[in-house]
Amino acid sequence: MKAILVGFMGSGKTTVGTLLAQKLGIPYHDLDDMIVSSAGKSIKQIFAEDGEPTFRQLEHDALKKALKDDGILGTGGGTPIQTANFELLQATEIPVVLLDVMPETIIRRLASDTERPLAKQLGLNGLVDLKGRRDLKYEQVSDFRVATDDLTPLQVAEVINQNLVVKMSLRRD
Ligand SMILES: Nc1ncnc2c1ncn2[C@@H]1O[C@H](COP(=O)(O)OP(=O)(O)OP(=O)(O)O)[C@@H](O)[C@H]1O
Ligand SMILES: O=C(O)C1=C[C@@H](O)[C@@H](O)[C@H](O)C1
Ligand SMILES: [Mg+2]
Repeated sequence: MKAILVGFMGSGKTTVGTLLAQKLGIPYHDLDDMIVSSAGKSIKQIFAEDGEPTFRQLEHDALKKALKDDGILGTGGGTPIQTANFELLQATEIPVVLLDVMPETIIRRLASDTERPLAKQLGLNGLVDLKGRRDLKYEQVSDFRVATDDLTPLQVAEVINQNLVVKMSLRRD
């Protein structure tokens, strides 16, 4: 992988990751999509029929596999929170980018979404609480952070691209 995107639900990992991969002419891989393909059902169905622990095991298996591929990887919102995933992300040489977002922006972006079981259950207070508990872990696994609230997805992709170029040139020095 050239870069891994982490961040809360609605931070734009899938949207920005797709644009960044297009810009660089490399494949985009989405961990949530890999899980859906391997399970043969939607995330909503996995949570409802098999429970969250089964989803988290599938997520870990998919992450291990994805780290060996080329391209840009968009993780799921909860991926870095599981200890085994946290350790993989901290240890990797691949640049990890945190897409940050305020809870009010998440609510606005996901207002018409029906596919994120956790976001539906939580509401604004629950989102603030869950994000507060996750933020340190997102920061600890990432090499740099982009605040996305006031940027378009294309602008976020451009900021990441510039940071990756700087990072690669620093590595060569
Ligand atoms: N910078 C942005 N500005 C405005 N809207 C955005 C931005 N980034 C993402 N969105 C919108 O927010 C919604 C959620 O984005 P996306 O699916 O990319 O988030 P995600 O981080 O992949 O979430 P998840 O962790 O649940 O997979 C989409 O409707 C997308 O178009
Ligand atoms: O924040 C989370 O825990 C999740 C985020 C989504 O990307 C999916 O991986 C799933 O809905 C769980
Ligand atoms: Mg996504």
